[in-house]
Amino acid sequence: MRHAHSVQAVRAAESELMARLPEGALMQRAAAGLAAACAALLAGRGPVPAVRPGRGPGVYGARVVLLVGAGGNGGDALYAGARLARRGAGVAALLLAPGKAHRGGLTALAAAGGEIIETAEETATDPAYAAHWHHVERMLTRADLVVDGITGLGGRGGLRTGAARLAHAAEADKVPVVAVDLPSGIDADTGEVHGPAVTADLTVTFGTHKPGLLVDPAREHAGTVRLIDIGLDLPGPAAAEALQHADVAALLPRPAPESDKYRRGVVGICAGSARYPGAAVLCVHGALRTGAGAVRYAGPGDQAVVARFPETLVSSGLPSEAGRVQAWVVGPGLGEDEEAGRRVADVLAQDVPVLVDADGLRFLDRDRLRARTAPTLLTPHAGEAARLLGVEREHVEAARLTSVRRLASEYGATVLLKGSTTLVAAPDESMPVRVNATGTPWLATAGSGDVLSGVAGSLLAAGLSARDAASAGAYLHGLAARHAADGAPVDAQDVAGALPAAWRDVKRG
Ligand SMILES: NC(=O)C1=CN([C@@H]2O[C@H](COP(=O)(O)OP(=O)(O)OC[C@H]3O[C@@H](n4cnc5c(N)ncnc54)[C@H](O)[C@@H]3O)[C@@H](O)[C@H]2O)[C@@H](O)CC1
Ligand SMILES: Nc1ncnc2c1ncn2[C@@H]1O[C@H](COP(=O)(O)OP(=O)(O)O)[C@@H](O)[C@H]1O
Ligand SMILES: [K+]
Repeated sequence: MRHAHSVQAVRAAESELMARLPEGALMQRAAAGLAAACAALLAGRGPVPAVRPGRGPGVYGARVVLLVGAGGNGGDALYAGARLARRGAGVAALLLAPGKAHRGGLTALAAAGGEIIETAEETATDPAYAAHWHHVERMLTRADLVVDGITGLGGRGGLRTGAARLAHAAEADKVPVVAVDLPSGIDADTGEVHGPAVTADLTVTFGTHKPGLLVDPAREHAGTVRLIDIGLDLPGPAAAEALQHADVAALLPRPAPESDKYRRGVVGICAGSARYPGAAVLCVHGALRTGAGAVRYAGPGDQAVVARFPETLVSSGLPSEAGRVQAWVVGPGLGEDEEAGRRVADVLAQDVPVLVDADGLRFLDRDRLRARTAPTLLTPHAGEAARLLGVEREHVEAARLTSVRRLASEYGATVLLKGSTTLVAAPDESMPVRVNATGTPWLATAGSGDVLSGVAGSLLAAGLSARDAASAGAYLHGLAARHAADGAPVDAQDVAGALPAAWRDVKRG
């Protein structure tokens, strides 16, 4: 499991540890890890090539530029820069807040032979400094590596004009950028980005991940993330967490020798309509490939479903008349008419776990949902989430973590928010939000969400909690898309077809 903690939790753990260590020891640990990651990148062992024509791999002779802000983040960059300078790199530090730059770090860099260049933020728009800014921009475009130490945990809002200009100079020329702790300009706690922000190739983060390193849009700024252990003890619950193979393998059901189809879990599916019969087929496909003992289908797509999947138990009446199930999925392709609404209400009236997706989300009554005793799982994409919250879609996309938490709390349900990073929030706010990292943009294809609801519904029927079914389901679904795509486009049926490969992959570890 990867854990991400809030700024407040990291700060508390830092002060607790600092009280027991000699002054500056923690920053030295951070700087040592940062310098080692920079050295590996310069040696050609990083996520991006950092060897320019005419220079061999390694630290010796490399040109490194540090962007240094007002706080401890700049301190880390300066101490790491000193370490690189001692190994023969040409290191220059651009101080954006010269009066506030970390004193000890400056002394260390100067002693190691590094160059210190005052480049005060407030001179960025002063014509008297135009030549200076031009000069430092050129330095950046010629560097082998740029280290972003502008802001870390104390950063507020986006980059200011001068910092944004420097970051842009490096990025425009494809100079590798290593962010210290987090890319400056992102919001560490929410993954939101309010203004210009550094886009790094590698982020070296200390002690724990931060939610912003896992959640879009900030995540896109972080590049590859490397976690450095600096000895922090973070006792409280994480703000966010990401499952990995071993976690999912432990959650996936495995039939016991005595299992029969009922014990493995029967999932009911109420999806599809005369207009969208395909949604029914895709949802059933997802459920069958995720280990349900049996699938009962109830709805107008019964003939299409049984033609494709003869093992399905089909009926065309109301879901409550279809027979016993351990969980229901309702909504994909159901349509918007009265009949669809009647089916959703019929499913939600049953005292078993229910997953509501797509069109089903049109018919939710908050109070009735909150009154349900069996778990409810809602699986909206950003547009559907926006409608449920009464905000614009762009707002949900910009504030995914806040939005999914708000939905879970307002509807008293577990919520899986789909998209570039899939998030799962439980109504209990003390539970970390789960972030799924297995997806691929190839999943953004019609019908792949229908497959996901079948997958998660099947896991609900097998007895997983709504939170586990949603997060393990999203994990398998994303991984299946990767297996199916392998660099090329996929359709939703390919994703369903690759579920067994994803399952085996997870179980192999
Ligand atoms: N406290 C410690 O012992 C450790 C701290 N570490 C580093 O220290 C960082 C935290 O240090 P700080 O608390 O000093 O925080 P920052 O380094 O983020 O600096 C905060 C300061 O930057 C300025 N600032 C805020 N937003 C800005 C913006 N948008 N543009 C320009 N300037 C802005 C403000 O003056 C603020 O006081 C961590 O992220 C980590 O890199 C590590 O060395 C590990 C140990
Ligand atoms: N950019 C993206 N990167 C990764 N996954 C994505 C991206 N966009 C969409 N997805 C995933 O693709 C699936 C699409 O589901 P959905 O929007 O319900 O589509 P549909 O209704 O056509 O089935 C979801 O699992 C979602 O998380
Ligand atoms: K930074």
